Amino acid sequence: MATLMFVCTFAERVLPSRVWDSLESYFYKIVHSLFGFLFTDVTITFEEYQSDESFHGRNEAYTAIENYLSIDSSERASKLKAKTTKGMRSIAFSMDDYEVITDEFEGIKVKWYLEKQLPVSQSISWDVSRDEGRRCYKLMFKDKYRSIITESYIPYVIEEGKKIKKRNKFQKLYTNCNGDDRDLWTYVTFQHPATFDAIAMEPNKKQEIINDLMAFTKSKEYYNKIGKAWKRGYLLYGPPGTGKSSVIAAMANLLHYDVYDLELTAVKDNTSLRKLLIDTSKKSIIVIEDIDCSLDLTGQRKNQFKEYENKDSKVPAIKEMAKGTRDKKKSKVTLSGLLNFIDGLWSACGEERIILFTTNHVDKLDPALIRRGRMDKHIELSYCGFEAFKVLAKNYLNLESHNLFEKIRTLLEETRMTPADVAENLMPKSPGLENAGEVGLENLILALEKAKEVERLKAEEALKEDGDNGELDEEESDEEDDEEDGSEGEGTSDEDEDDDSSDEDFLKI
Ligand SMILES: Nc1ncnc2c1ncn2[C@@H]1O[C@H](COP(=O)(O)OP(=O)(O)OP(=O)(O)O)[C@@H](O)[C@H]1O
Ligand SMILES: [Mg+2]
Repeated sequence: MATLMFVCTFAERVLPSRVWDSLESYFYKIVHSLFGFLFTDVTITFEEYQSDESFHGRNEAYTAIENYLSIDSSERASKLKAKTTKGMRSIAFSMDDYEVITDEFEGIKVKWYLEKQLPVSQSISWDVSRDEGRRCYKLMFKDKYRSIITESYIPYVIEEGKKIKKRNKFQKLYTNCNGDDRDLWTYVTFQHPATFDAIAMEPNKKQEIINDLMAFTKSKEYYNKIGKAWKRGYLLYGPPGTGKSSVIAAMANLLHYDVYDLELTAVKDNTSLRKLLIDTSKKSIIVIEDIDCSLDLTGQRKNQFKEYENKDSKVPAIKEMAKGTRDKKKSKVTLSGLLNFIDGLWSACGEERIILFTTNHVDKLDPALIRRGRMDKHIELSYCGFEAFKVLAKNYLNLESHNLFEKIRTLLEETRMTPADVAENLMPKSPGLENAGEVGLENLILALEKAKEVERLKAEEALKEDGDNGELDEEESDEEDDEEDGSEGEGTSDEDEDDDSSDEDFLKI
């Protein structure tokens, strides 16, 4: 035995690694077929790659098994492979080639063997430049357990493997703002801590969003049945600081989806937009923030109409042409390009995708852009109500109740404050403060009272302005009445013209 080991070690050192790999593969195959045969009668092979008319690519079952067997592999196998996970934050071990791991399921022992398959023509070769080879897992067990293994154990392994993959997968945050090449996505690890637990929102509304998202992820068959691409559009609207971006992050964290943050102004034209769309992966959220500011989409649509009018009247659209030259470097994405991006033929090329728009001014958007079916769910994020405040108090001060809560409830009903401002007021200003909870609540009360006072003064001012305008209107209508009655006498035609022009100026203003 010692001699054999010495020969092996010597051969490994002196032979080129590719050649040693080939010999090692043969050696293990012989040992495996000799000994494996003695203890098991059935072998099921899971190839790493599948290539037939139904599918070409990496076999998902293989990946799931790989993940499943990685659990405790550092204790169960003697030869291990190490790879980094979660954006280089940890190291995961898995069994190495030609290694055997024993597993147990409902008292039944099975063996998993990882075989590296070398291409036939190059099985024994001195050519060091040949391919690495493909792998397969071989599951071995006794024939009497055939049905339990195929019907229960294998589905269990695949399911567990998928769960592990989901846990280990690090999410990516993609952007198309990457210097000159704007048709490309680049990414960083997505590490936003927002969760739905931390989102301050009316609980029923929050639950409704969560249910909607979860139902979407499980609706592959339903979407197939109704003949729609498996995607869903959400429009998040509301004033600044009400949590739109935080909700996006919470959605991504809930679903473990990658996020594609699409900066429309950086997209050259509709072709580039389509290219970017095709390059997004499934299980992802495509976000266009502040859609009302992204492009003058409504304006471009109006301009198209203008060009059409001009064509009819044969008047060259000089102004449009001049504007076009000026805007050469700007994005040429049009509204129709964007509508195609959302639900044109190309939008169906990937599945399980969420498209999300945010805006502070929902009324400014073209109705075509946000009609139901395109943006399926419209979610308003608004000023902080009492229920939303309770979430923030719990998160920021660890308080679920307090005698100041009632006062805050009344103030929140009387004035408007965004969750961002409420959170800022609650946040302890110095660390380790003993009565941080009470101080935070008192801070908030002061801020709310101040906001209430500001709102009262503004309302008073607006009322006063309305009053002044009302008086002015009354005076004008009196004058008009007088003119109609002719009580002003017969003024000169010049005077009349002057009056007309000043009226026109006033209307323009
Ligand atoms: N509903 C909310 N729940 C929890 N925290 C919130 C909420 N709204 C705002 N915040 C806090 O305020 C900060 C700003 O919120 P966020 O960026 O999500 O607002 P926004 O609606 O996207 O604003 P904008 O329209 O300016 O982009 C967040 O970091 C978060 O801490
Ligand atoms: Mg935002």
